[in-house]
Amino acid sequence: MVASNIKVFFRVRPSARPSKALSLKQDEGIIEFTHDKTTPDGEVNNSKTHYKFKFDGILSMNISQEDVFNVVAKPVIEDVLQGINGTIFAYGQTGSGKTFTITGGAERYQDRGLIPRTIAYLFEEFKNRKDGTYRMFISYLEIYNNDGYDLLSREDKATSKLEDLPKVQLREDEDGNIHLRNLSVNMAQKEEDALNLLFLGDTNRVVAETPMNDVSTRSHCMFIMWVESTQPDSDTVRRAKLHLVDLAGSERISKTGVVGNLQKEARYINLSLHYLEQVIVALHERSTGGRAHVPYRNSMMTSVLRDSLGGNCKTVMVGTAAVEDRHLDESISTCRFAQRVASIKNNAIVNEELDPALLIRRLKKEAAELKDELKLLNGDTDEQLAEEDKQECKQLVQGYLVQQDLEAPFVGGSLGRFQECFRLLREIYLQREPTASREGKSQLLGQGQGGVLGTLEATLQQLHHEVAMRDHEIAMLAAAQGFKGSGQEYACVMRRVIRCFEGGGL
Ligand SMILES: Nc1ncnc2c1ncn2[C@@H]1O[C@H](COP(=O)(O)OP(=O)(O)OP(=O)(O)O)[C@@H](O)[C@H]1O
Repeated sequence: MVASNIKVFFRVRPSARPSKALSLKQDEGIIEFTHDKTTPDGEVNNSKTHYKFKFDGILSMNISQEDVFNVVAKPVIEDVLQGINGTIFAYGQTGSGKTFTITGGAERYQDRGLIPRTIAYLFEEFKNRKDGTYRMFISYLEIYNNDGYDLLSREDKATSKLEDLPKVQLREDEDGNIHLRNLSVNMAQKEEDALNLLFLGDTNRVVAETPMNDVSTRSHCMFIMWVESTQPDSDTVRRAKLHLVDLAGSERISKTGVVGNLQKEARYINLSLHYLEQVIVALHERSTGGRAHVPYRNSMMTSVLRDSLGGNCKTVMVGTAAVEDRHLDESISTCRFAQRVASIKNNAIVNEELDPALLIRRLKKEAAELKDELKLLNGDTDEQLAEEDKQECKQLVQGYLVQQDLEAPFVGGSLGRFQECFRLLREIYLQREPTASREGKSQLLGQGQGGVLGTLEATLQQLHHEVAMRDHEIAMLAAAQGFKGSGQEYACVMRRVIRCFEGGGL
């Protein structure tokens, strides 16, 4: 188990006129705001208000999307490849750059955000890593007014409004694990498949105009990548999920100036972010020895992010801020929120479990191997050698007979091949005695104690005894055909038999 604090980075949106109240100490990860104090009726007095926040890193205005990926996402992805869950979420007011960070800008290729870069990196790693096989599955969830929708629905009917998408339901099992019913899990075999799914989801994503911004996200969006890996000869499978989360704008209602339906939405957004804040506060208190109850169940978003906040997950937050004078209040409130998040400790573990399918496959393979071994040991083989196998045996025996190195092993293969090799050996031997008389031949064929095969038989018996004494395994059948034992043992017997044939004795 790896206990670590949630890492927090702070990203500043590029601005032609950043507030003079802002100062960034990038190397130290410090952001400071110093501005005039105002009275409630807006009058400025002479005293100053000073806020100082320290984070794991400041992502300055001119940082490239590639550098953001390297600093923020790469360490999380490396852990995901090891089976550890990861979450990266962006939090900040509308228009501060959350979507730009998580998904990216649409205009230039180099503006690709964390999701497409993560997809590309993961597929590259799947290809390069030789330690196992990897698979990726993708889900895309949108939470709007506390209801979940599957953004990757492939239903035929056109999606013109959010309600056309399948509604996702939360289920909690008896162990307290959250399950998302009706959320499709889509396999992506290659980078292109994953990018197509991202595109499909983004097309289904519902956006609306608000006075704060032309295109404002009123909902929370979670792009979920499930990475599954198996090692060769292992019965276990590692499954990690990576959440890339683009939260709705965190600004307060009064500032958005919206009315009617949009105000209701804004309330919901505020409410769910308020519940998120409550969870963060409770976790912060828990980390300092305070109350234990964390109100995850209050909203769908906090329920889904339960593991990411104080649970089994490596989590990174990117706070985003617009730094013009008029946005300073919101930026400071984002900093406050981020500071509390930074105090939360998560306990991430490698998610590894026994896979019954892998276990069955391995046991079946093992059983087949054992059956083969048993057959070999029992000398029982119904193996029918093909002509090319016989040719190979011939070459093996011929090669073996001219082998200078007497210690060289004989590798026959299966029992059937060993028997064929012995048959060939006998054939060669008989051909080398063309002048042998009938009597001689019968002597040779081992009738009576004095025959060559009789000697051979005695020799083999002695050998059998010797070898069996030595390694308890070898067995030898009566005639020159049909030994039992391992390849090396065959080789040992065969070598000595040949020496015997050549008149050299044992
Ligand atoms: N770092 C950046 N570099 C260049 N452009 C940026 C950057 N951050 C944001 N922008 C631009 O600012 C605009 C608003 O950004 P974005 O849509 O990412 O905000 P947001 O926080 O996701 O807002 P919302 O909460 O409404 O979804 C976009 O046009 C985006 O391209």
